[in-house]
Amino acid sequence: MLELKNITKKFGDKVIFDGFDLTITSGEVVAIAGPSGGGKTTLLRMLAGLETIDAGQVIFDGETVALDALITRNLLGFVFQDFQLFPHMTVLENLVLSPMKTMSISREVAIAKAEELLTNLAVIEQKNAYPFSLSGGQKQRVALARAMMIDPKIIGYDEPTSALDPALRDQVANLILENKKLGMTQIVVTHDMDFAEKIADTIIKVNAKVD
Ligand SMILES: Nc1ncnc2c1ncn2[C@@H]1O[C@H](COP(=O)(O)OP(=O)(O)OP(=O)(O)O)[C@@H](O)[C@H]1O
Repeated sequence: MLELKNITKKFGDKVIFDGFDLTITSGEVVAIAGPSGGGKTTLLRMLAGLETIDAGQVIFDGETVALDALITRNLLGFVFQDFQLFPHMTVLENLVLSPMKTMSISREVAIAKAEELLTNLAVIEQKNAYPFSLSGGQKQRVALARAMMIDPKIIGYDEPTSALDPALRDQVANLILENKKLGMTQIVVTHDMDFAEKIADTIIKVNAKVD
């Protein structure tokens, strides 16, 4: 279980979160919805250690952890809106880089794990391809495979359908529901309420009154 308590976040004088609380049960899919500029992406970026949290508490499985622990302890894998695959690296190299660095596992072990994930996500044939040659749906699955390489407890997705053809949305929804079956906790930032309703156990509206 992940709990955020009394979280405060400001950019300059602009208060984005003031006393914000959130509880996410293990294995749950939580969609974070809300108006543009409400702070959905900021919330996910704070969890991913890409933005600092000004104040508050992060509690993971009952233990109060450092505000940046989800990332320093490899608890959270992140799928970026624009995927952020390294363009000069093949799919396989994109996957093995981080776990070799942060988990000090051997290249052989990392490659075996990458190939298994790519097989499960039906992009194994693209393992030696470069990101530019992949379709949007393939990039999405490669980005998800990369996020899963560190065996995260939680996966965060920033607008996972926004870069995709509408026809691919169901595929992304299925991937999320497959991960749910595996017991993965997932946090999905989305504008798309139909998508949120399809995938989520809980929909949280962040700063619904803010423009
Ligand atoms: N690095 C930053 N510096 C200053 N202000 C920022 C920064 N990042 C975000 N903001 C502001 O914080 C607010 C929340 O932004 P955020 O991107 O989290 O919203 P969002 O709900 O994800 O919006 P959208 O749905 O449009 O993506 C916005 O007013 C934005 O301008």
